[in-house]
Amino acid sequence: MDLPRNAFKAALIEGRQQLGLWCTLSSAYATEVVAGAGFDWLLLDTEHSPAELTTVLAQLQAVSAYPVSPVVRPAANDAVLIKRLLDIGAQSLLIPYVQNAEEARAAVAATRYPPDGIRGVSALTRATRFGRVKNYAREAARELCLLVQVETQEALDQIEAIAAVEGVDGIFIGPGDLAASLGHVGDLKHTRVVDAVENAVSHIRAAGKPAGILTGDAAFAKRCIDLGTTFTAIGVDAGILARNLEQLLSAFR
Ligand SMILES: O=C(O)C(=O)C[C@H](O)[C@@H](O)CO
Repeated sequence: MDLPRNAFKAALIEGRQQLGLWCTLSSAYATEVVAGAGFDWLLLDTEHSPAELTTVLAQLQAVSAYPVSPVVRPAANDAVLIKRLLDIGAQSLLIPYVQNAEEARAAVAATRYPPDGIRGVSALTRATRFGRVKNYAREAARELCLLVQVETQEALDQIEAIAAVEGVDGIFIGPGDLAASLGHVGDLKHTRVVDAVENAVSHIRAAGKPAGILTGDAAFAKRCIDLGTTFTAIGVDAGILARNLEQLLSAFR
C-alpha cells in the first residue's frame, strides 16, 4: 500500500485555513465524538493531559474513520517520545517549547531516519502499516508535518532563525506560556500579550511559514486569521464540556 497522504500538511502548503480543536480529554471515545464535528484538525495533547502512548494510539485509530487530521503534541521535544509517536502512525507533530534554531533542528532530526536524522528504525509499526507501506523508510518524511511551538520572549526573538530550519513546516504560538514569559501569567488579554501574539503571527508569515494559534476567544481567533494564521485552534474539548455543563445547569438552578 501507499504511504498515507497528509491532508493537513498539503492544506498548510496551499495556505488553506485549518480550524482545529484542542483535545485534552484523553479518551478515544471522546475523541471520536469530536472527530465527526467537522473540524479540519484535532490536537491530541500529551503535554498537558493524562494521555499516554496507548491513549494516543486509540485516539489515532478512532479518528482514522473521519475526514479530520490528527496532530499530536508530545510532552517535550524529546527524540524518544517523538519516535514512539511516529511509530504509532502520527504524521503531524506539534513540538512544545522550542526556543531556538538548534532545538528546532533537534526536533527535525528526531523525525528523520539516518543519515538525515536520528529516528530509530522498525519496519513493523503501525506507521508502516505493519510492513505494508512500500518504501516507508525512504518516503516517510515527505508526509510528515513538523510544527514547532514558540512560547517565550526568547523564542519570539528567534522566529526567523527557527523558520529557516529545513523540515520545520509551521510555527505555533502558545499564548498561555507566552503570557507567563512576559510576566502576565493567566492574563491572555493583556495588551502586551496580545501585541506579542499579533507580532509573532506577522513575523512567522513574513518568514514564509504557516502560523498557528490556540484561542477560545472567537473575536481574537478571527483577528489572528485576518493577520494570517493558517492553523487556528478555536477551543479545548475539556473547556467546552465544562462550561456548557455549567451553563446547562445554571438555567435550572
Ligand atoms: O502556551 C499555550 O497556550 C499552549 O501551549 C496551549 C496550552 O498548552 C493548552 O493546553 C491550553 O489548554
